[in-house]
This record gives sequence, C-alpha cells and structure tokens, in this order.
Amino acid sequence: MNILDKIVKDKRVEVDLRKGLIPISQLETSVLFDRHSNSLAHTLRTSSTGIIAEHKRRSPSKSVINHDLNVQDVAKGYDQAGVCGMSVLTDGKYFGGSLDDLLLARASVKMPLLRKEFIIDEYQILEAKAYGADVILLIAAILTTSEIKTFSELAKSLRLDVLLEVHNEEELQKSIMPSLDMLGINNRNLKTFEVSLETSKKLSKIIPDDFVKVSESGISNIEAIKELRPFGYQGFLIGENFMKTEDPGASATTFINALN
Ligand SMILES: O=P(O)(O)OC[C@@H](O)[C@@H](O)c1c[nH]c2ccccc12
Repeated sequence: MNILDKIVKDKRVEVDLRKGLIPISQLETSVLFDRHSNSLAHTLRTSSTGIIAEHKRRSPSKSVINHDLNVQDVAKGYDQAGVCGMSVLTDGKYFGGSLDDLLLARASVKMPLLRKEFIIDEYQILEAKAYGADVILLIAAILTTSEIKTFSELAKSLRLDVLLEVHNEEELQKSIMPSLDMLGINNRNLKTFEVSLETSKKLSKIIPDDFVKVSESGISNIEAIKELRPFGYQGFLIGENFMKTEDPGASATTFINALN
C-alpha cells in the first residue's frame, strides 16, 4: 500500500468518527457558516505575485518541518508579507495539523484560506465552511469523476472556491469540469514523493484557459516562479521553503520583495 492509500484509509475511519460526534446540522449553525467567503481564484487573477503560503508542521516526506510556531503568528506574518492566500493543513496524523489551526488562522486574518485536506466525503466540505475556509482542495488521485463533480458542486453551493489537484494527464482529463475554479499541478508525486517542476510545465499545455493555473510543491526560489510564469501559472503554492525557517512570514516577505 502506498502512502496515499494509507492516508485515505485512515481518513475514512476518522471522518466516520467525526460524523458520529458532530452532526451536519451542528456544523451549519457555526457562526462562520454564513460568513461571506473571499475568492482565491479572483485574488490570484489580479495579483502580480500569486504566492499561496502554507502552514505545514510536518509531512510524510520530510517528517518535522517546524513544531515551534503558533498558527496565528504564521498567518499574520504571511498576511503582512502580502501573500494572496494561505493553505492550512488540517490532517493530524500525517501533517500535524487540525481544524483548530484553520479556525485560529481564520480568527487572525481576512485573506482567502484553503483547507488543505484529503477530502473523501461531503462532510469535510461542510466542516471546511464551518471552520472558516474560503477554498477546498480536491485531489484527483483519490476521487472518481463523479465524486469530483458532487464535491465541487457542493462547494460552489456553499460559495467556496475549488482547487483541483492533479499530477498527470490522466487525472487531468478525468477532472476537467465547470465547477472547478483552479487547477493545481502538484510537482510532488504523492505516491513516491518525487518532485519535479517539469510536471507543471508539461501539463500546463493541456489545461483550458478558463481555469487559474496553480503550481504546487517543491518551489524553493524565485527562479522557479520566473521559469513557471511563461507556462501560464498565476498561483504558486509554497510550504516548506517558508515553514522550515524561524519566521515564515519574514521569509515570505523577503521572497515576495525579490519577486517584485
Ligand atoms: O512544502 P512544499 O514542497 O512547498 O509543498 C506545499 C504543498 O504543495 C504541499 O504541501 C501539498 C500539495 N498537495 C498536497 C496534498 C496534501 C498534502 C500536502 C500537499
């Protein structure tokens, strides 16, 4: 079993437990459920930098990245740096995150927040809304075409943006549909952890222009961004490069200043 299969197997158990404890009717009464969300796709379309900065304490590929920070400090730092949005990992077992991280980030900043999660059930989309997300991630490698359709349409009905992540042409072909806002090309293969910017370059050619293109993972310098822009990318998702430093916000500021 590869790591992605393991994560999904654990996730199904976790989601069933959550559902048993907190009914959907309770999620819908959250004060955040009626909050007007901010569109990340719109922000990226009008931005000159396109940086989406991630909060990630650890990962299966790198183990510990940073366990010493408060998510609210990281969020405020990223906000001051002028990033377009923040991605908050909410998976606990493999990434050391939680829905509380999302809630605390929401309480700290107004910018678009992405719930970075392995979504396999509609329930998690309602949770995303209830905990203050503006955007959800859907990972094509773990979903069927019909799930992508149902999940993205539910997200749209809640006024959440949808970032659909793919790693190869087959995943892209099975996923393209009008209920998506952004297409994310993951430079990291989630099954083998191999990282290559070539993945973004190669797949850019077959992404229709209606979607905002986001390049994800393994971006560690501004040269990578300059290399990817000519391929039509308007969004760049960066985690470890910022999170491995003592002050991710300051690192994002330096990075963005160098880009301008
Ligand atoms: O830390 P990096 O290499 O900059 O990558 C960030 C982000 O792209 C990565 O965390 C990610 C992309 N897709 C995912 C899906 C699940 C968990 C994590 C991810």
